[in-house]
Amino acid sequence: MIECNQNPPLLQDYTQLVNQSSDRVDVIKQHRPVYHEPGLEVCELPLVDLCGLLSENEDERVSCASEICKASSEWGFFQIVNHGIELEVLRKMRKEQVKLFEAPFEMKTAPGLLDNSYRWGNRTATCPKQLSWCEAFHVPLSRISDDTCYGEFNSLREVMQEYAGAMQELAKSIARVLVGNLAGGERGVWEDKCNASTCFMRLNRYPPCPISPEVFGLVPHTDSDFLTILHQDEHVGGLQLMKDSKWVAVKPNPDALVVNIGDLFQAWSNDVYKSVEHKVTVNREVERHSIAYFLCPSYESFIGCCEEENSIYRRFTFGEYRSQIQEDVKASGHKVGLPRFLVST
Ligand SMILES: O=C(O)CCC(=O)C(=O)O
Ligand SMILES: [Fe+2]
Repeated sequence: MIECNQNPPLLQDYTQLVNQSSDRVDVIKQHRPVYHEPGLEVCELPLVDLCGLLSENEDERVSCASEICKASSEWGFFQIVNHGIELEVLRKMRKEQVKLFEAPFEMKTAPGLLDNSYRWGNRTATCPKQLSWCEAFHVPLSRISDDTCYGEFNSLREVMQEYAGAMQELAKSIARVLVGNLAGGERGVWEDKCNASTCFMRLNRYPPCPISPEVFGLVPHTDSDFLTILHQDEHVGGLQLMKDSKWVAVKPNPDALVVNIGDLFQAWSNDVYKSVEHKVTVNREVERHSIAYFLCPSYESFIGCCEEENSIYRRFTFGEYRSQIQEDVKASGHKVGLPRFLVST
């Protein structure tokens, strides 16, 4: 594969942003050959062995469920092992992902590929700190059985379907635990909101970045879904999350998947579960890959709160939530998210 035309024009976008930015001199002066964030703590996320959920022993089931709920409210993040997804499926999916991103830039932008979901950088960035040094396919799962989505990447189709199906089951079993833990969780109705065609999958690649650390791989954000299952790079770290008002780096664990709570679960649980801000940093030498599975409802679904009285947030549909985010990002470059839906505003 020809290396030189594989990457999207991120440096070009960056240069344009630097030229139009008022902090131009500072940004250029900051270039350093090696960068270590001073005092950055590296953490291991709470580890949950999902074997417990299937145990015949009730105490073990209860204890596993309570570990999930505790981590969701204290960290908003945890990692899972014995999650039931075959290693072979994870390995095949990663292989196809690498192959896809190794293709020339023109092929990745070809009309129709994965529902035209290829994107890079950040179209709405107005300064270098808003640029994400990342290329990604953000794929609506309603389209993944469609032949026209795959162009020349035939072998991707089967793997993608297998991976998405397995993630769907896993995401729902974790969601069921989180719903069951809170009084008022109308389980049946809730389960109907999310299905195989309302969810999304995001394939991310963070190319080596010659100007690291001036830009993020992915700018700080919370996820706008119920929950996310992340298959992060087995070895190359970069994910950081907010813990006790400080950024901490997540140590990669090749045997585990990472789960994080999204905004919709925070709203539904009336702030019991936390949708925590996270970001990705890039490095100069090596690329990094990750795949995120987003458990989302249909756009017309109402995200009510499990406590009908005393709800912090007003009822809203997922469609409304997404439109508000798009509007805010267009106006200010930033997602506001849940604070827009507080009852008191
Ligand atoms: O690449 C990662 O580790 C995180 C990706 C992520 O946060 C996202 O796609 O929303
Ligand atoms: Fe995220």
